[in-house]
Amino acid sequence: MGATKIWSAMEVSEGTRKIPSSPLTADHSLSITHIKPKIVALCKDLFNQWSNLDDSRFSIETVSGGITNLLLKVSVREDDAKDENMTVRLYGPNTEYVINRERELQAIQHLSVAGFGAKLLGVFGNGMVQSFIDARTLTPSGIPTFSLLPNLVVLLLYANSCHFLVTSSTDMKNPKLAAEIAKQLRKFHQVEIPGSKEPQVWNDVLKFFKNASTLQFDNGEKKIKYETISFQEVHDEIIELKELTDRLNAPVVFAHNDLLSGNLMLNEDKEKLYFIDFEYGSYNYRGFDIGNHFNEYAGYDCDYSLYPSKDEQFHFFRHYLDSDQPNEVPGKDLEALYVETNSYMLASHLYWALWALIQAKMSPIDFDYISYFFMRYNEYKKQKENYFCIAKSYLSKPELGERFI
Ligand SMILES: Nc1ncnc2c1ncn2[C@@H]1O[C@H](COP(=O)(O)OP(=O)(O)OP(=O)(O)O)[C@@H](O)[C@H]1O
Repeated sequence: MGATKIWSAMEVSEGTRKIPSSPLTADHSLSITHIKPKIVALCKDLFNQWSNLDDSRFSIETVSGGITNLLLKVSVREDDAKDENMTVRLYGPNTEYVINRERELQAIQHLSVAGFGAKLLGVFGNGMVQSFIDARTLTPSGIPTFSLLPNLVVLLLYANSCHFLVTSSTDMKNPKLAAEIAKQLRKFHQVEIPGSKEPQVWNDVLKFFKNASTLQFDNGEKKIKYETISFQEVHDEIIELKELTDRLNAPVVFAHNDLLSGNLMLNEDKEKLYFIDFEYGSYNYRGFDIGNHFNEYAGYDCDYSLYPSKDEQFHFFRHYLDSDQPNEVPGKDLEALYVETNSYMLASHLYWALWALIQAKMSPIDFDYISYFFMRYNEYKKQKENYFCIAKSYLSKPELGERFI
């Protein structure tokens, strides 16, 4: 799929603001020195006001190599000597196998108008330009973050403050942050994105399954590990879980689908939490988004012992369901959301496990994606019995009546 095709086929706008577009591309694999002239040319093509600016007014640094993309920070010194900062995102090669760029762009435009994420400034052949968010990225649970604190003042403020943003850490499990994430997630779920409202998780899982189960590997070690996977077993698991979750009749919302700590940013001064990176956003089951977020408590080391306890989950649910009166949320609503979230949490393991197999073949990034498949799939198998049991017992309650038949 050529990204250029997407941009030329779509009229890109944010509210009433038309977004500039350029057919130019920049090669993701170039060094920062070699990529700079391409990025400068791109910015000049996109933004007329800079077309005659000397190249020396542009400075470029890498923000993140990301697992998926290359993200650059571009600063432009305009005549008034004030820097204009933005990010340039270059899509990683082959990411179209797991990301629907058209869907992403459609979502960004509407989410940005609703106040979520960075502003969309421009689109080009293989990426996009967005506003630079001046904030810190949250960290997964369990990472001691005191070393990340800019100074001791934050700590002292923490002792006296009841503001959620002045916290001892950027740990997303921190109760004040968890409450704010829950509140913002509810608002995110209320944004209307035009187009099909069909929940995507099973479409995506089955599409990933089809691709993941027919891969060919030349590399010895990858091939050996890949051939130990029983795709019949994986398929049976998908069908069994789909049948169970279908019975929950879970609400469908526009979901972020990848709410890990790296996609949450916090500006303490402005007391603002940002959700970023809508690459995987789609209409989906509400419980999938929440369960997927809880899985991310495990962090980059996949330490699933950090998965939130029932009390921690209830704290999150209270703020999700009613951020004004979290303590008034009825127990039955908490129980229902607990069942929904933890059933779809299992689906999140299957989704990312299969995603990883496709990445193992398609991604140029040197990461052991096959081991990641096993980590997610084994965790699925470990948790399955318990949460199937909880869901089945919940579904068998007579007071639920017709709804769950
Ligand atoms: N608009 C922005 N302004 C400032 N920093 C940003 C912005 N967007 C992303 N970042 C920073 O870059 C990091 C990576 O961004 P992002 O998750 O969007 O990239 P990615 O390539 O999709 O990464 P991954 O595939 O690992 O999720 C974020 O964790 C955040 O720290």
